[in-house]
Amino acid sequence: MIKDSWLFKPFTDKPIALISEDGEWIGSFKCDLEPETLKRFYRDMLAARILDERLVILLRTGKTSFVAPGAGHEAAQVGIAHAVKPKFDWLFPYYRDMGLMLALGIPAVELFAQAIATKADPNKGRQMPFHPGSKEFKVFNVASPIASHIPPAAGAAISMKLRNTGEVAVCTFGDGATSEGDWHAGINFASVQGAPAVFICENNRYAISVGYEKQTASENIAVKAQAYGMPGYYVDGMDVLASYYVVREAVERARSGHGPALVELVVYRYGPHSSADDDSRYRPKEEVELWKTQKDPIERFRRFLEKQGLWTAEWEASLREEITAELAKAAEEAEAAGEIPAEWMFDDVYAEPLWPQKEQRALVLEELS
Ligand SMILES: Cc1ncc(C[n+]2csc(CCOP(=O)(O)OP(=O)(O)O)c2C)c(N)n1
Ligand SMILES: [Mg+2]
Repeated sequence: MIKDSWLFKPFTDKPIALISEDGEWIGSFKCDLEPETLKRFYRDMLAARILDERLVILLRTGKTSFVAPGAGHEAAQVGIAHAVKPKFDWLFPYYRDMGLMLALGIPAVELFAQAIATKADPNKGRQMPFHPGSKEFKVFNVASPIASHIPPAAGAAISMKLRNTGEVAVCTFGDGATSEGDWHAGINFASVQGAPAVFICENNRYAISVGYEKQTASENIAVKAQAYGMPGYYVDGMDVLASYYVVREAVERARSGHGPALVELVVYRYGPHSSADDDSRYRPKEEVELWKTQKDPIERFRRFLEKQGLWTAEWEASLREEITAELAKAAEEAEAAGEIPAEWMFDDVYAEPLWPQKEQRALVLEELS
């Protein structure tokens, strides 16, 4: 199918934005989203922020051992979640994508249970915290080695093309990931094969303590797409509508046989890289403050909604209360599900357990009895 009426041009000099910093629509087309959908985006962004805070509480109270905060990435992640068909398209996320997974519809109880390894974790406690996955939602388990999920995403997309399924593989990663060999190999082959994949970089300008300029000499990430023969979109990832519309178009292109695209969403991470890191050692306090106080993605979208007559302080207060209660209940349920029994580690290794698993399982049970 040939379509020449795409909304966005690739390789722009400036990041694509649809809402100005003060909340005005600045797109060259009409925003076609229903008021309820716009309000849903806002709810999902707030929920992502509150989920982030609750996960830190789990760390501080000793219930989990690791967090990778996502605050500052909400507009990008909620935009992505709404641009795909949940439970139909495949998602290959990375560890900072809790808000994306929540907005996609993965129950909060499963995300909490994954972080604290209880029986409500569909992954049976086999992954480190912040590395969920969901068979039901077609979410590939988060892989710790940076960019190691890019070739599998490309492979899945190639399979989708060969089987003509109409699905799209959407793969997210950080700016640091784009300097890995796996990233180049996967992106290159997806493009050679014309596979229905969308590669999305949540560029927060740091790979732990390594700043963007020490990572790449490229003026931006999107421009790298040129070398692979696919479009690269440079987008303001603090703008939820720009994130949504550009990813939606990239997904539509891929689904309709136009091959993969690379989307760069420029964001900022408000917290440290993870609970194992002190970001004050490599980021100026003023830089963090500027992004927090002047570029907050939730605040920017709030201004937009207010101008549309879709936001009031009362609505915000009730929304916060509702989300906080929902997440508190989910966290309680996750904890109440109970610890994962140690012997579960031997399940699902082979269709039929071999003698070493049977023997080791018996030994573990004996040791714990
Ligand atoms: C192959 C590999 N090298 C190093 C690491 C250690 N590590 C974990 S996260 C990370 C930074 C990744 O940064 P980026 O891709 O920009 O994502 P961000 O955390 O900023 O969202 C590094 C180096 C790893 N997990 N895997
Ligand atoms: Mg980064």
